[in-house]
Amino acid sequence: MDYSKPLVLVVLVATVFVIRRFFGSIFGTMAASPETVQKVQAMIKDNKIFVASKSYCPYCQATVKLLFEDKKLSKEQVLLLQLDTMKEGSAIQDALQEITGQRTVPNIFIAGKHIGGNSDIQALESSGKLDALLQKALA
Ligand SMILES: N[C@@H](CCC(=O)N[C@@H](CS)C(=O)NCC(=O)O)C(=O)O
Repeated sequence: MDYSKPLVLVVLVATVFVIRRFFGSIFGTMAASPETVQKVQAMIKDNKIFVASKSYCPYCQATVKLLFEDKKLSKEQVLLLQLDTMKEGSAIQDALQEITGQRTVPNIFIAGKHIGGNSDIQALESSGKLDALLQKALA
């Protein structure tokens, strides 16, 4: 029997796995490590408001303006991570994708509840529901 074809397939699958695991950032996504997922979950739990952002992102800037300027929240009340300025920023983004299914930034949590992105928090503001959520979270 000719074993060369299955062997080639196994080698191919293993190669793809290794490339994805170790060079995942080339493709923009990588499986998050359980340690980072745990670390991100703890940050979400330990902070009343958690925002994963990127400093150059206009959607993030709109969220930051809404929270810090319009709602006058302080840095003590909001944990704002600028992922693009952090060594472990990509790993945190991978973990957030695993936790929420959302890869884009901003990725917002209020009182541990996943809100979504900028359009979601702006929609809460437009519908008049954001203030109550913030008040409850900060009480
Ligand atoms: N509809 C989303 C749009 C967010 C979005 O597209 N963000 C871009 C950055 S400006 C993003 O996350 N791109 C992928 C990445 O940076 O990895 C929202 O309102 O938050």
